[in-house]
Amino acid sequence: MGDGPLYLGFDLSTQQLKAIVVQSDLQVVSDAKVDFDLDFGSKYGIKKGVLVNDAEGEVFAPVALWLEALDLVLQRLQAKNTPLHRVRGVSGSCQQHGSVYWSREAGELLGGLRADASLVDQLAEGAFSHPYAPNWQDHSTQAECDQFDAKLGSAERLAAVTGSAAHHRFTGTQIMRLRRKLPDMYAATSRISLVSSFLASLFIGAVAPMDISDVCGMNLWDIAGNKWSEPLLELTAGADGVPELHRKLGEVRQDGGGSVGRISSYFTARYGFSPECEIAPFTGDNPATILALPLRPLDVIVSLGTSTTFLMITPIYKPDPSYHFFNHPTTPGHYMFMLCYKNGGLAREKLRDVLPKPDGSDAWANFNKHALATPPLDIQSASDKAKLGLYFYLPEIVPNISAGTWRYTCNAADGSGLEEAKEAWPVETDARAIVESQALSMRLRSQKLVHSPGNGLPAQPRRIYLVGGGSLNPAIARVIGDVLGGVDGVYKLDVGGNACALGGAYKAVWAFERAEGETFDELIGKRWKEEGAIQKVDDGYRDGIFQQYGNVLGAFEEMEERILKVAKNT
Ligand SMILES: Nc1ncnc2c1ncn2[C@@H]1O[C@H](COP(=O)(O)OP(=O)(O)O)[C@@H](O)[C@H]1O
Ligand SMILES: O=C(CO)[C@@H](O)[C@H](O)COP(=O)(O)O
Repeated sequence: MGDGPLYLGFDLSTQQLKAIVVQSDLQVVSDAKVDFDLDFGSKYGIKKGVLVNDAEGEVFAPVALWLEALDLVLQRLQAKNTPLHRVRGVSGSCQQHGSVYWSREAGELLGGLRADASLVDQLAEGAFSHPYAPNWQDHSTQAECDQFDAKLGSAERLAAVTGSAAHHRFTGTQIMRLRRKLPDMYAATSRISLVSSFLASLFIGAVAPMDISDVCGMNLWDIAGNKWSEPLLELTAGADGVPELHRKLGEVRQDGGGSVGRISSYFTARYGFSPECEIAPFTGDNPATILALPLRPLDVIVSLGTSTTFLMITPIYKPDPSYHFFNHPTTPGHYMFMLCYKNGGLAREKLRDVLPKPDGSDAWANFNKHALATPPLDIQSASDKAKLGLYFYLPEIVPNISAGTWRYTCNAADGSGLEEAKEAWPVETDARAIVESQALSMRLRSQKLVHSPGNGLPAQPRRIYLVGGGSLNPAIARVIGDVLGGVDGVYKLDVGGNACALGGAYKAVWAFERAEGETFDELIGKRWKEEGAIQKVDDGYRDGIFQQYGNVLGAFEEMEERILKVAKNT
């Protein structure tokens, strides 16, 4: 190993805290992770990283758990002899929308951290006005969402201003509800951080500003106006509460690069970081994912983590209530388009676990066997109807449908004759149908953003990159390629499960090594080598099969609309 500067990227997601260290040439030199359930499950009583209060639809994570996880992941990096003294810059990515509530003592406690005691021992008791951070899976805020959608006139208008219609998990609705439910806690809060600015705060020993991309996950930031939306702050905090809420949120950092501060002496003394090491703004896990490789327009990332997300970049701001627009995390004037599904990895796992357990060590073997053995839409012969399903074990985001499972059939040629299936089909068929259903939803909602890649081909993505835990699964890759196409193929990142941490590390490289005016894409584009970074896992577009799915896209939309009428989240 040489002696050049290193860059450390974090990913504080739902179920894990991951860390990855890269060199200036982007080569990975070390990584480590903490798995919340495995490492701290019994201590905090969490499952899949979170606690739930079903009666109110609340989902939340203990902030103390994250403090412990940060010390542990750094110990694990040390145990691997990672030369932390060479780390010049740190950045990272964190689950979006979650909020952390700092007490009035927070500034002093953060600034005075001693190296002879842990973060949890020094901060958990006194630094927070609320011990929990609402999680993105929370669905307790329908009443607040209705008011957000109404405030500017319509959901369309709210999406035009903030990039998204009102969503349960978006931080504005969460703050509004907590202010009503826990007024004393709200009054005792000096600052509110997103999970990304919370983690950056620990590193600089002071409350860090929010990031220009992650702030778009709040329903409070006026994207075109580049400022907090006064009417939405007023809705959240009441007419008299706007200045107070403004103070709690702080100013938003405009530059995705550069430094928000030097590393706190806690980390230099305890882990051997250099006192010269600087912290770049941390961002959301989805914005960081688009930084894990040089992404071009028409390229798509499908992130198969706990949530499933579909990401594209575009210079054109075209918001709509059914999806999200965020500021690009590094490039002003560019945007990230996102679809987010709650019923991603955990829903697929539920279905997998209904199937008989496979003999070998691959828990997904049976699921994959059936997903691949079932033909598209389970059309075995010309007279067969196409099978479509929705598998929502949790209330879904898009469409806003409550938990439930629905199975429909329609004519394969044109989607006509849509009706509820007369009887449930075998669970083996569900293995393919759930992945098809997730991919059909992405195809339906992204069709306006793609165009023909040329040669008379139908509109579709150019490349599809798979990241997140599920990117390891070849059957899922195949079905995604069948439904979404991808004329240049489907690829997985070699560090598939670590993509957002890697995006965080690349962000730190750019933040501290950029020349005057050099964009992220210019810098990373020069250093990134495709070989060793990605692997082609499927051909993507298949003439005929792609059209088969196109034939039923209208029926899929109609199925969602019918179900929405009877099972809308309330
Ligand atoms: N071989 C596999 N096939 C399908 N899904 C997988 C596979 N391995 C892991 N997963 C899924 O990946 C999910 C975790 O993804 P990851 O990106 O690590 O999570 P996080 O959302 O915490 O960032 C798990 O819920 C699991 O269902
Ligand atoms: O809510 C969203 C995006 O809007 C989620 O994508 C979260 O950002 C959590 O992601 P993972 O834990 O699945 O990585």
